[in-house]
Amino acid sequence: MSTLIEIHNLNKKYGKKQVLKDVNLTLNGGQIVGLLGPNGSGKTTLIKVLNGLLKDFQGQISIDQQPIGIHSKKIISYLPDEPYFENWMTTSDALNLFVDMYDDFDLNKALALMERMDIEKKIKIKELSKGMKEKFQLILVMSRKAKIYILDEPLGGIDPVARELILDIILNNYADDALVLLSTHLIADIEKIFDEVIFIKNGEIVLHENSEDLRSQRHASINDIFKEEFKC
Ligand SMILES: Nc1ncnc2c1ncn2[C@@H]1O[C@H](COP(=O)(O)OP(=O)(O)OP(=O)(O)O)[C@@H](O)[C@H]1O
Repeated sequence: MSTLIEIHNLNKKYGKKQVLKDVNLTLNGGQIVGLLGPNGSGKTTLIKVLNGLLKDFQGQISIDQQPIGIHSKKIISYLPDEPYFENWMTTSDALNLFVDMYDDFDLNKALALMERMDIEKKIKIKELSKGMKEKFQLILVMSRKAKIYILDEPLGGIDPVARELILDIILNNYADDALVLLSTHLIADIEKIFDEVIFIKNGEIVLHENSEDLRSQRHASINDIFKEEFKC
């Protein structure tokens, strides 16, 4: 599978505070990668850098063999950690916005997923609960036929029963050669879908492994390995 994200010696500071330290990573298509780390470890910062939202970093990054820019914005479907809808918008306004913004957006797929998730077509987004908003936003993001999906905490406010459905949506809506990079704290719920995992600690990558290999080497679940690695 082709390399879709390549990062060399990435460093990022906020003021004097170093939040990403010498990050080196190569991520290939055709897999789901879990980006795991405690609060404040740098997951969202890394995700924002990859999405071109933070530009003041040191190091080299190529996305699909090109620097971050117009091409990377076109091929990355991004779920931010906070919903970004305007208050006045209805679900159908948001669908129209995605139709206008993204050539690769599949409206019929989004409508089918909304029906499956019981989200109305013309409801004001501000009238949706937090979890429903998150589901709706994930539906929009996964209804694009992107090369890379970057999902920042996709399960945050979602109830345990709906989590299975969300995992199913993620698993069944990316092309075979696409890359899904996903940050989460709910490791036990989601680890079964990871092909690879990355542990990030104080801005440094301390582990990047195939999940199956890691489980069999350590005879433990990713959740238990994570707890051991990060225990206080
Ligand atoms: N805008 C900002 N200005 C200054 N410092 C920031 C800013 N955003 C994040 N930080 C700091 O950068 C570090 C990494 O934060 P980041 O949000 O990337 O962590 P995270 O791993 O995503 O955390 P969480 O799991 O809590 O979402 C933290 O110490 C945080 O306080």
